[in-house]
Amino acid sequence: MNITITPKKLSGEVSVVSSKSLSHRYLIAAGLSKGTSVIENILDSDDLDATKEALKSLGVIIDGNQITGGNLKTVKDTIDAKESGSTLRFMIPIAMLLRDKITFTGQGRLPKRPLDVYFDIFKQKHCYYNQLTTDYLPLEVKGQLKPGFYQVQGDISSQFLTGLLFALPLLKKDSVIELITPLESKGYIDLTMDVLKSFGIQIVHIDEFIYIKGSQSYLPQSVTVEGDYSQAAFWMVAGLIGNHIELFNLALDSKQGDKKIIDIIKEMNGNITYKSLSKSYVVEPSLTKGATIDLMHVPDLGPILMVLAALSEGTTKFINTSRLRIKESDRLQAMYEVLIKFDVDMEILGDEAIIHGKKILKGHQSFDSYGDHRITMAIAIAAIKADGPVTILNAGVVNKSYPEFFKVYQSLGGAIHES
Ligand SMILES: O=C(O)C1=C[C@@H](OP(=O)(O)O)[C@@H](O)[C@H](O)C1
Ligand SMILES: C=C(OP(=O)(O)O)C(=O)O
Repeated sequence: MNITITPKKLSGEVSVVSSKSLSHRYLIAAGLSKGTSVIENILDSDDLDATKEALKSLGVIIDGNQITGGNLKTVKDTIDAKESGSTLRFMIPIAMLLRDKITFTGQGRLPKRPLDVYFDIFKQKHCYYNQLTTDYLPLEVKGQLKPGFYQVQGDISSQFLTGLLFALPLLKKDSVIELITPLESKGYIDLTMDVLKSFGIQIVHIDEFIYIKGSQSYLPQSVTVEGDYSQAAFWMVAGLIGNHIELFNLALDSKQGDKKIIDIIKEMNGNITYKSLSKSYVVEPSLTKGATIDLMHVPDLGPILMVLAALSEGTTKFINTSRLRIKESDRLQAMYEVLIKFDVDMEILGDEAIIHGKKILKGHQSFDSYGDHRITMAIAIAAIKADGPVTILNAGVVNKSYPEFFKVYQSLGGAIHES
């Protein structure tokens, strides 16, 4: 699917789509609980389909919003994580709670996204794994995961830690994880711990050590998935560079790390307020200004914040950008190519990216989606300020996390032509 956008300011109301990170976590925690959990508003997207299928392969019964788990067994010995890093990295240690050989496969860029952090651990613990090609996937693993002392790198992806935190409490004996490099994407670990706590799992995190008692049990819960701050960020930026946008379905007390978008927008002089009465965020068009933005803990905000920087007065410096290179695309390089094409002045200097803002972007062009949902959505929002139509090739990749993205875009007055 190719999408052509005729530049137009967006305005109106959005009920923000369900959180991807929370949907994965609630589904998995429910799948590990003995009994039936009810999870309302699970995100409906390709990544969540992958997690649901993975759980079913391990004996979890999923019937609409009812998840019956707690009886792990190998129903299917191949798990396709599609393009979802979360699914793959969360499910590997869970599959290794069993004793069977299970093969993980993946699509798009996933076979090239790193798994070395797990491989190092498996070597430490003498667990079987076998890469079937020179890529990371297909990958065979075979339990059993062992309790004990783990030394884990924290600065490649927090998803390895989340995967271990799901599985280790189910082993008979206690485990301790020592983070041997600083934890990045920390908010996602806080989110994991919060979900685990709500399902009755106790974990203690003190400095670089995480203590996990063995023989714990997940308890089934009834929960509702809240709206996604990472996705809301696209509409917030649309409001800042366009017209008044009001966002519903975002929890004010959310534990999502990407809630940081609110502080960043304010720091850039953006007008965003929370209305308690309607429980909504209101974003008004603003003359935003450049700032220094640290992406260490909020990598998913990178692409859309780079668009905001490109349309803000002055210079914005992004620091800690290198992990953007190991997502669904090399997001740093992709955004560089996209913004240069839009005629924005951007440079990458090691781990930093510098963007000099301007008022109007160069339109009458077509862009690759880079096979990446967040790059596609970032281009679509940037198109609001182009001086001519913008085409995005293969824009259907938004299905990974936000299948309704272009429908919402149109409902806000966006002029979209599909071909
Ligand atoms: O745990 C999660 O839900 C996620 C963690 C982040 O990955 P990293 O920890 O690899 O930065 C983020 O980019 C991803 O979209 C979702
Ligand atoms: C990186 C992402 O997801 P995942 O790692 O789960 O593929 C993302 O959604 O931007």
